[in-house]
Amino acid sequence: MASYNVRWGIMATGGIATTFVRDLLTDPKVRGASDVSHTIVAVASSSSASRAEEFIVDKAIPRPCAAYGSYEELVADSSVDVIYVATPHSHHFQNSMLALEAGKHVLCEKAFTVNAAQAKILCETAKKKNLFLMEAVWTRYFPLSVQVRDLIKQGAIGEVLRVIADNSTGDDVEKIWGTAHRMVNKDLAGGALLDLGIYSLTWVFQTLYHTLPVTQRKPPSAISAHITPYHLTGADEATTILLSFPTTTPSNSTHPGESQAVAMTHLRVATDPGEDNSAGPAVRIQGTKGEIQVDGPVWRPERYRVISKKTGDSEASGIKEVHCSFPGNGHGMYWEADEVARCLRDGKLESESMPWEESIVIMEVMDEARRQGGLTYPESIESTSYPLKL
Ligand SMILES: NC(=O)C1=CN([C@@H]2O[C@H](COP(=O)(O)OP(=O)(O)OC[C@H]3O[C@@H](n4cnc5c(N)ncnc54)[C@H](OP(=O)(O)O)[C@@H]3O)[C@@H](O)[C@H]2O)C=CC1
Ligand SMILES: O=C1OC[C@@H](O)[C@H](O)[C@H]1O
Repeated sequence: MASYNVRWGIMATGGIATTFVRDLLTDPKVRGASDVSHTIVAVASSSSASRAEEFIVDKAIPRPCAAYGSYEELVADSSVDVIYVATPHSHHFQNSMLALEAGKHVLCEKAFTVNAAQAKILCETAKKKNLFLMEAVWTRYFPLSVQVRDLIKQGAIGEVLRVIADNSTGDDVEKIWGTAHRMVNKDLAGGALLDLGIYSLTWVFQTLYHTLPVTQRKPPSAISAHITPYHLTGADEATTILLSFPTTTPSNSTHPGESQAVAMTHLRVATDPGEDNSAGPAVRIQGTKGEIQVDGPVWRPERYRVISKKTGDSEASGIKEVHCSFPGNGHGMYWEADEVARCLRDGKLESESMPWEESIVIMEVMDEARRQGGLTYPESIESTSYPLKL
């Protein structure tokens, strides 16, 4: 049977666009996907058409592939099915709206938008226009993430009562990021939370929230956050969020009916200051019957352990370690691209693994963390007006 082919338009030519395109160009068969395939039909750069052309040549994208010097031209191309939005956070709302209004499906990089209000408008627009829309939280589509979620759903570690997730890089911040880079630049909605903390929240949500049936998922009942601003720009260099989730504990249970989580991110200290997880796991998912530990980095983990609780004096606790590979030497972004293809093939507007509602709840958590920590961005990039020239 012929595979379902998706025709991609790439919006922006920066770092992640490069990584995504490499994965799109990897033969799907190496990862055992014979039902879908990908073609890159157009690339746009907001700088110039020659920059887009240079990107096509440099990444060896097969011809024909159009090179555009504006995002407007890209979304007007009738040969494009879906736009991959690979611009800074500040621009996600305007760029995704541009694509949706032009009738294109959208895969938009994380963090979805600057705030939840913008995310809601994107989802409403996609629904109204009958278009697919997804936040590109690629980690959710790794076989490792799917396995961990399945283990939790099967009850392998009992009821999950606490999750601790850290995504911290330990950078020499002034030297590496300065003031202009998108990591710390408030004009580009920079900062640790939106760029890196989103992964800590991803692990909290995909283990404590997403593993429940849709009708039983409840947003956190309490959020407490602390933010440390970067002295040169005011963007956050460190954010820690404590969350409480109501659980669906059966009435005969002795448990409190609440699960707790800690989501952390820091630019100056590292999850793993040494090598090979010398500091221990980046994610601990703690249940009544044991624990799952995921080694970092949390955005691209390769290894996890399932540790069953020691029940008696004579019994040893069981530890099972699992390694997950990236076929074809890929980065791992192809799994989310395959998901987009399958959703388009099946006429779905959203992905079950990263539903709109969950993206919005996570944005609401980040809004609340920023409110408590006093972190605001310039009015224009927090705005829900469209179109707006940024
Ligand atoms: N999933 C993942 O693993 C990763 C995701 N990301 C996410 O991808 C997005 C982009 O990050 P990354 O690729 O590292 O960023 P880069 O700075 O490398 O690239 C961003 C690109 O966006 C375009 N752009 C449009 N307007 C602006 C503007 N005002 N300022 C700067 N760039 C602009 C530019 O492309 P052009 O000139 O061609 O239009 C630029 O090259 C972010 O949302 C980030 O969080 C980033 C890294 C990893
Ligand atoms: O999404 C990301 O994952 C990898 C990090 O290096 C990067 O800063 C971030 O944007």
